[in-house]
Amino acid sequence: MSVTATAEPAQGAATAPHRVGGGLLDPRQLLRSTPDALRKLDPRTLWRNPVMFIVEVGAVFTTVLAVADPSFFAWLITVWLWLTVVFANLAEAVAEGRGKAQAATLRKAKQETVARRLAGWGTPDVREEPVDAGELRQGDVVVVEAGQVIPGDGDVVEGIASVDESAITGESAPVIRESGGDRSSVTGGTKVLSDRIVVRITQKPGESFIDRMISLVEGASRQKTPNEIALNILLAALTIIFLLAVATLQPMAIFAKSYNAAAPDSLTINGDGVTGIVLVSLLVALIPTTIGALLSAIGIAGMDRLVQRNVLAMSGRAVEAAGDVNTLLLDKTGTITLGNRQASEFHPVGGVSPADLAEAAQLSSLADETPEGRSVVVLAKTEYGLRAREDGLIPHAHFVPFTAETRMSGVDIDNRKIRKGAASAVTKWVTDNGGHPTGEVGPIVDGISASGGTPLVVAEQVAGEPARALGVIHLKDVVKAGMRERFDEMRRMGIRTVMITGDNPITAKAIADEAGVDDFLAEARPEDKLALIRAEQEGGRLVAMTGDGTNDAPALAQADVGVSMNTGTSAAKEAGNMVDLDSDPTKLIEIVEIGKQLLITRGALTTFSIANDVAKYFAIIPAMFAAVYPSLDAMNVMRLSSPASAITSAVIFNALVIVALIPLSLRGVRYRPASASQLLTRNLLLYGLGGIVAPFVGIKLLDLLVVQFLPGM
Ligand SMILES: Nc1ncnc2c1ncn2[C@@H]1O[C@H](COP(=O)(O)OP(=O)(O)OP(=O)(O)O)[C@@H](O)[C@H]1O
Ligand SMILES: [K+]
Ligand SMILES: [Mg+2]
Repeated sequence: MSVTATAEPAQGAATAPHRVGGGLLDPRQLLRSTPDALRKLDPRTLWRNPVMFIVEVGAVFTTVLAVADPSFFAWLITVWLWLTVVFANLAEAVAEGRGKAQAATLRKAKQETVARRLAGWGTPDVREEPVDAGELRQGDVVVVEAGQVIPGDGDVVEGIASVDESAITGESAPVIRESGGDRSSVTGGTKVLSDRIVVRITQKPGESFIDRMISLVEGASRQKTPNEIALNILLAALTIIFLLAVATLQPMAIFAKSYNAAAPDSLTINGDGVTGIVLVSLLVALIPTTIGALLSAIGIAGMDRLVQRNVLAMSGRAVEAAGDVNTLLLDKTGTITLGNRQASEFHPVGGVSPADLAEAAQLSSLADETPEGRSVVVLAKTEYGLRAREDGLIPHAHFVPFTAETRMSGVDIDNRKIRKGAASAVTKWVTDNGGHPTGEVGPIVDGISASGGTPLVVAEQVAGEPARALGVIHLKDVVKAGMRERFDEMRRMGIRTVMITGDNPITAKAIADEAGVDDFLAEARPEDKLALIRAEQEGGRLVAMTGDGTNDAPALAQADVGVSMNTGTSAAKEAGNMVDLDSDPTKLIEIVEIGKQLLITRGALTTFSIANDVAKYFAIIPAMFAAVYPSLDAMNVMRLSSPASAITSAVIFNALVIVALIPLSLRGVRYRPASASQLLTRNLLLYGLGGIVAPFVGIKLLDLLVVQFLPGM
């Protein structure tokens, strides 16, 4: 993999609106989480963390020994062994605790509301009936007006409104929700600020978005990822190896004594038999307790960092996958461009008057609830003074809605059919209905496309006559600022960006060039997106994509990382494994960075933990056995005061290093694009070498303190 990063403590992360105090490790936070940490001592919970479970078993064992044969040393070690387990639990509890405040805010949004259900929606006699929000079923249709709380999750089927979503996003600026387009989904518990919308409920009772958010930020639904399980197995294996190594020490000591009767019993301290306690201490010092203690907190903190950026990850696995993504698929409209494709001009052809084209275009758009359709109606009205007619006013009108599959929309009125849509689709419709495409259309379409605009060809057929093109509508769109820089950054991370669009290849190329993506796929239908993702995955690559439309749902489900926009349709939100509450498609870039940061943090702390244990080996063993095996004295570089002090210092250091690393595991090491070898060198230097040096310094200092302040060591 060419993608990498430098590892360094991160700077202050973006603070989320809900967060109380962005402080990294407030001592009060430790105190507040202590009860949870103590609850986690329950072996039924702790066994899931094999390394810490062994430490707990060891602590129980030394407690029994200390009770049976009390000594200051025995109790000192016992207390610090218990503290080791508590500190590990504390790391996890603090990580979990950070979501609690947000969960409390969300619960407040979950107030009971009365819904205004519309019985018989879609029929001439619609009746409004009040029901409890809790009684709403999937498919129910409700009306919500300014000042009212939306009673459940759903899609807007009629109208447009500004909505206050601060309850879930923490963002106070109102957002627009409208029917038809890709901004149609609304969340129960948010509030309509202006106008009136009709919403079709999509949520199952008791499974609201807010409910899912609560369990997510509380970590209630967190499952270990396959990577975490694998690492846990590795740590457990290391633990067993050390367990066996330590168990053989005692026979060795006896063996040595039988040869050298003068040797003092190394495992006796101040005349007390403390063999058991020494062996447990040694074991705990040598097994990978640091990473064992912090592993879970690192995972939770990764999810939490996403929440802080208003991204809800439905699985930890998705967060990890984000760190390894190779290909990024981005929609054109609304992701790379501002997405407000507005009709800006009518270009008539074949002697049709501009007003006639505008009239036909407007007629075909009266029931077109997409933003594009509405903008056509508006343009016809402002430029040609055409009245926007209610569809009820046109008798016998049969509207053909837009679909991504047909790439057309239109209307049939009596003996007249009007269609508008992608040039290729409408041209085909014209030929299929006996017409001949005119040579005038092509250059106009290409001209609009080359400028990055979307051309919509308008055509009509009057019964008995061949179909003919009337002209072209120019839909304008603008590439968002700063896109090129972001894609350059992705390239440095080794990620290929591919833009996907339903638009024609010329428009696609114009926008792709302007935005600076690596590749593009034009005239893509939903199944083409899916096929593209499958092809990438078959090549062994991990694919991330953002999407908002219902037609994106299959692709979102297939992608390794599928980020759906909170504004998008409910189907899209169901299909993906992440939801971006800010509906900012470029957020994917941050998501990838957070994923990488998670993987790097875990790698760095695993390196540190194992290096640490190796160093402890050299610190303790010579001190303990110097008397039995005088030859070991050459290795006794640390010159610790006494075996008792060496062991005590090692156990205390081992426990304190966990607390010291809680802040780093919560905020993660900083991610910065860099080459693979740079990253490896840096990480080995910082966390490998650091991990070796730290125990020598730490244990030596503790040894001096122990001898100074604790009597008889
Ligand atoms: N309301 C509409 N009526 C008729 N044709 C439309 C309408 N909206 C879009 N089209 C045509 O259908 C094509 C596909 O649009 P669609 O919205 O499916 O694209 P997409 O897959 O969402 O990709 P993107 O929107 O990112 O370009 C457009 O390029 C346009 O030519
Ligand atoms: K250890
Ligand atoms: Mg679209």
